[in-house]
Amino acid sequence: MKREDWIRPYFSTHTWRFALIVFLGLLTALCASALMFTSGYLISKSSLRPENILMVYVPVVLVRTFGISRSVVHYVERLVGHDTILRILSHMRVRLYRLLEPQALFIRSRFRTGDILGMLADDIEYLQNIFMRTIFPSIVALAAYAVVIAALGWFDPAFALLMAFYIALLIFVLPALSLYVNKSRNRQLKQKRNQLYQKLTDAVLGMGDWVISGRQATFVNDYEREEAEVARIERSLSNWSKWRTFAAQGVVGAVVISMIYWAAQMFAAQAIDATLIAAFVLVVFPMMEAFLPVSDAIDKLPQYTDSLDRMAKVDQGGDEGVSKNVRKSEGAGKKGLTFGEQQVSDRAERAVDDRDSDNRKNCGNRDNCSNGNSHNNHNNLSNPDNSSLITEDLVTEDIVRAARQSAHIRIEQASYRYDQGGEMAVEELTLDIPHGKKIAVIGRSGAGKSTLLKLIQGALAPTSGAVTVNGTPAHAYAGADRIAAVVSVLNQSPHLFDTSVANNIRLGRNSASEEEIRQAARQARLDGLIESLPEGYLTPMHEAGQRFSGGERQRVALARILLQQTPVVLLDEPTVGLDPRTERELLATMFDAMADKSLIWITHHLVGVEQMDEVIFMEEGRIIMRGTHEELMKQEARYRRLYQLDRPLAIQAIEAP
Ligand SMILES: Nc1ncnc2c1ncn2[C@@H]1O[C@H](COP(=O)(O)OP(=O)(O)OP(=O)(O)O)[C@@H](O)[C@H]1O
Repeated sequence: MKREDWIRPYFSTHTWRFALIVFLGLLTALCASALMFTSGYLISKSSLRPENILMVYVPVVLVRTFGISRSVVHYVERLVGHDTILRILSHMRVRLYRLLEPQALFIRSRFRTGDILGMLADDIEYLQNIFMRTIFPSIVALAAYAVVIAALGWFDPAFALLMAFYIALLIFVLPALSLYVNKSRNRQLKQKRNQLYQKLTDAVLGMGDWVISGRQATFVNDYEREEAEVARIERSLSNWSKWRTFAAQGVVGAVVISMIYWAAQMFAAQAIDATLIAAFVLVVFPMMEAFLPVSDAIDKLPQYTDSLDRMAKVDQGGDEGVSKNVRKSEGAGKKGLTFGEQQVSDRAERAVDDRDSDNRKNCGNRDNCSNGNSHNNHNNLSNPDNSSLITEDLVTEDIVRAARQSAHIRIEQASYRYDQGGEMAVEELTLDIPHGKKIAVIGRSGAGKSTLLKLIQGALAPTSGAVTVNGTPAHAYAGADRIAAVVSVLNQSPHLFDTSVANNIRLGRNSASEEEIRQAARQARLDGLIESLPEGYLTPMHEAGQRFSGGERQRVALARILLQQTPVVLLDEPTVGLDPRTERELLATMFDAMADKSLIWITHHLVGVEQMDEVIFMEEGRIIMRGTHEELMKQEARYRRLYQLDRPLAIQAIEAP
């Protein structure tokens, strides 16, 4: 996506509103000028003896009319402006969320928390300012420029030229100079602020470790030094802004003096009445108000560019999704849905709107994306667009319905590399996982286990080879946003949301009845604990979350998954950090509750692998040992050793003859 795509589409979707805002802005400036003009005339006329009362009475009425209309028009302009901008802003936030959400699996490796906070807080705000502080004021200033010069030209073309020169200083020369002087400072300021966000979030996430290492002071000093640097840039910008204001006011002074001189000359030449001298001079002030903000508006351009660049990086690829998204501008949020419903609704909308761009994004940073369909399961497409178009159409309702009943996963010669030209994270992997089969995947850190899970989940498309569910590529399910119907994941630290225990379980299936939630909790052997809580299933999680142990939290997540009713469950080291007894109990519950499902279980421990149909051992992206537990115990000395090492001493002692 190009950076302009965060701005340009809104021009076509809000053309009339934008035109209305500019028109009202210009009308406000004209009403203010007319107010000053009639006031100047009225004051002068009242000081002389008017020929008749109407000569004063009419200007009095006009002063009131312009005074009131200026305020009313200005108010309406603000109203329409803010309404439009808030609509755009809300759409931008939803859009950013939708771009980030499909990348949730990679979010930690691709973005820093500070970057995401910066994008959500600062960047979107800057984009909002592009319209409010830069585009609208600049267009109004240009329109006012044309009106002023045309009006003065009607009286005196030579003087109109002089005024054109003065105003050009304000709306062209000073902004250009300011942009030139401040360009690097503004950019630096934005980047330093982003760095501060990153540093702060990093420090907050690692606060415990800072304290343990006794180096809080180092961090605080470091942070304060960078903060002082930001303050220094802000000061230099503010100093420049003072000088610029001084210069601009100097130009305004020159305009006023020129206007007095010209009006006096016009009066001397009897071209205008004496009462119009003050009128012409006073009109300068409101008109200048339309021209003065331009410098400040243009000054901010480097900050916008930086924000646009960062937002554009979120979604490289998939540019046509943008205009589609914008057309749905008032999409999310207005339906007043509950938490769960909103998520489901968002997913459904996104499934329709964003799948092109999401698919393309999944493929975007790869050297090529593998694609398969029922005719050609090993088709490597170097063109990601083709990939998304073909895969998207593959996943029909019938296919998903069939996969929910029975999912046969086939991994055929699948390889994947994250970076072009880099090492393969998994290489020529072949696995057959018919419905109900249970596999344990073991291997050292970096062996490629998580990559394998991401391939099965369809979050990654293989660089070569194929990963299919019932013959359809897994990433096609993910691209069509239907993978959650087939595959669920239980990882090391599932997040418990700050809502009731029941809602946390309900996350598995929004439409689940209370009885189904209870049933899932029973299967996860959690019912006794929940019923002992003060408000049972309605107990808020922020309280219960603290009360729940690691094993119990995993059981909540297990209940969620049971509710999700997927035929395939990926277990990504769900027992890490639990004591051996809790680990065994949790594994027993899991295997019992998921007896009819396919399980792909990543584990560093060999405890419980006896219950698996196949154990595979990965190293450097390849499978180096595979078989049932019994086979490996018989044939592989290394496996035997690892198994013995991994068994708690107490169990070994009991088993010893
Ligand atoms: N997002 C990424 N970008 C680039 N390389 C990656 C990324 N994720 C993983 N890798 C690399 O791919 C290889 C396999 O990583 P993977 O996470 O699949 O291993 P793993 O066996 O799951 O490790 P662990 O047990 O530590 O989670 C590693 O060399 C890793 O550095």
